[in-house]
Amino acid sequence: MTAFEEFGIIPELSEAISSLNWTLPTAVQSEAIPAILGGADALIAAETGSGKTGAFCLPIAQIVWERRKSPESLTSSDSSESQHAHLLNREDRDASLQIDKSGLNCDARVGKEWHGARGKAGIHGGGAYYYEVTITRDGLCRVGWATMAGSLKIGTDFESFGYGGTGKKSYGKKFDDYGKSFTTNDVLGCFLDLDNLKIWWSKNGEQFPMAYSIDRKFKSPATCLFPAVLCQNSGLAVNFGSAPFKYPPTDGGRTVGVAATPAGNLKWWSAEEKQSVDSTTPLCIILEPTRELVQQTFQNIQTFAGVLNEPKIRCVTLAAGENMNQILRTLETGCDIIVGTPSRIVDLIQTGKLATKSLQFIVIDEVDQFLADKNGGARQIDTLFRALPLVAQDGTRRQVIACSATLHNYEVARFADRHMTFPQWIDLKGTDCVSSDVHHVVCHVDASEDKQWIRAKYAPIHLEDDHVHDGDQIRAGTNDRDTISLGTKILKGIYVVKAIQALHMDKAIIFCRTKQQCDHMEHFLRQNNFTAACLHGDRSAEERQSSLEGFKKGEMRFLVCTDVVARGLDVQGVPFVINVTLPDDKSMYVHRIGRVGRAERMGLSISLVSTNEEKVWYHKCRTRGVGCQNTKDIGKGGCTIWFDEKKMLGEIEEHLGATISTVDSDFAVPIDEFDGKVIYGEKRSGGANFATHVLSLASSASQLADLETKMQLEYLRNNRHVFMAFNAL
Ligand SMILES: Nc1ncnc2c1ncn2[C@@H]1O[C@H](COP(=O)(O)OP(=O)(O)OP(=O)(O)O)[C@@H](O)[C@H]1O
Repeated sequence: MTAFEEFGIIPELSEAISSLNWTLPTAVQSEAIPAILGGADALIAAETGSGKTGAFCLPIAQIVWERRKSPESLTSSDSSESQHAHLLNREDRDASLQIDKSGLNCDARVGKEWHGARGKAGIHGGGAYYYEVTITRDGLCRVGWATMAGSLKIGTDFESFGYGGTGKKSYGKKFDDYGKSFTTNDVLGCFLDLDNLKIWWSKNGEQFPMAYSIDRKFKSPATCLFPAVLCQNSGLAVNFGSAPFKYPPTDGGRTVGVAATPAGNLKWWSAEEKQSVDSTTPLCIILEPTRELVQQTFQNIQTFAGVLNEPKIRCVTLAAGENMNQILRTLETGCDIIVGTPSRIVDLIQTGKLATKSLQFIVIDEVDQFLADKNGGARQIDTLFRALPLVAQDGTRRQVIACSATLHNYEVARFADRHMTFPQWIDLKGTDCVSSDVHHVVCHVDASEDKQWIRAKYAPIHLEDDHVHDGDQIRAGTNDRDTISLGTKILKGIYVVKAIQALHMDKAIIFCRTKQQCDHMEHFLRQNNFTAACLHGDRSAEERQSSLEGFKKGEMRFLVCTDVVARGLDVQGVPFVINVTLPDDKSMYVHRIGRVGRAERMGLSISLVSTNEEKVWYHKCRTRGVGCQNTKDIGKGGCTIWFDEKKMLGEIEEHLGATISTVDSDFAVPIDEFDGKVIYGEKRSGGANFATHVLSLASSASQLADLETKMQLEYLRNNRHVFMAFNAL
């Protein structure tokens, strides 16, 4: 058994796991995999590089395969097919309620505690429905209906309705006398009439009057009712119509219900709905913020899904820049998992080209980024959730999984409230934090002190500035604000090259503030005879892909980019990150520096922080900077601000609850201050370190052994008379 199997992963996936050289699940995987397999909505917060992608890709590949494999989700005209949805849902129950293999018998042995479960199939639209419950073991119990948002303790909120053994009906925590009490072997009938909006019950065939007149909202798929049972030290057997009912419901001689089967049983789905159940529409959508992450996650899920056969799992990517005709052809032939960006997915759903009726999972990776984007991202997520069913065609509840290294904010909590059902927090460290495999330092850049930039400005090779000072009077040698701001930009270029040389960087990701600065930095690095590629939103899809591949293969030493790749990007063994400027958003700092220190390899991030304010672009114009030359301050209708980087550093430190170490411009990083000898880009502590460790502890260990011997001898000496007396007996 592999370590992953202990967490519920099927042996069929072992081959794929070994191909990645994963021997043990990471901490977040150990928690998230069983939760997702168990059917929970999950909020996964764990540090960068901790394996969150695998934490959702592995269980999703498995569940999608299992569901496609099981007859439940296959298209069939056989009416018995729908019966599979008519079981109690093991994934939607209190932990101590046992549900047997048939999915129709349940039992709770714990006294004084209620344990409930919902059925797998929710009912919406119209028609009248009936199911039966036989009491198999006496104790306390309640039977009835509940929405997905309702409590499993039915009758204790406004989303569920119950009828209990003591002869009481319950709704909204109000318990009123109703019908008769019941006990072992009694058979209860549970009625729901969506045409006339009423609920009532029967005992051993005797129907009681209407118990509740219900709201119209229960007709809607989003708020529909599921059969629900609740036990306290009791046992129940449910019959959702797969066996003949003991007391087939009649209404003046007619079978109650819109779709009675020849056997007199009731079906759950209307004919129209049943026809549209199929195996060609996706079961899972995974949302990623960028094309690069779409590709990366797609490869991850393909690695797992690719080893599963009969049926084969079909995965598709949906992001801007892809061939639409080809995508549409693939969607027509059928797919199981879609990995894409929200804009493309929303577009296809709204134009009716992507059907969502079978959807059972939504994963939102980097969810906080979408929610923070008030213009596009948050709106798209809302639109998407409005378009997606709460309950899939086969009655399975939609499962929502959201993750990020920076999940702790109000928007995420609000999102969870609105779109998730009792989400389980998989939160290993509590707040946004930096992996212990990432060392991060700051180098202060003071252009009023370090005047090297003046010579550089007039030399043929220097970092081209962003032209915000083109209209300003620059007087080299003075310390006026505009001059020092310009000097900072040039000096930072000098420091980047110094850092590369001092730390012998053969590979690094370099973050700049704007696309224009990235272009300038790429050019500057090339002028210094370094290989460099650039990745930002203005580069074409092909160019971005080739830059990333070139960097991954080691053909390019440096990848210069904007925050477009600050999140999620996983390139193995990158040792260094350089922040030419700090990001505007403090959580982005965590993501940027998290591009190193991944998969147990050590990494170092260096941030160049100006001690003086720097004038920078801040485009609020309609073109978002394209062709913009308005260098006036934003307060005067322009597109620039004065960026106080020292203040930003303070905010980041406060956010992380730590002071970030400082290095001088010689970039002599105080490695000993961290944890001794590390090689950035390599795994922490190799054999050599263990050897040193053993040697340094050897003398203490030997002293301890001597003390132990002395103590034992002393004990024997002191207790000699006791031992002698004992031997004499
Ligand atoms: N169980 C494991 N054993 C060894 N390596 C693993 C394991 N799980 C994941 N990894 C590796 O760790 C690296 C980081 O994983 P992943 O990209 O999922 O991190 P993440 O938590 O999503 O990070 P981020 O927050 O930056 O997106 C990847 O290279 C991945 O292959």
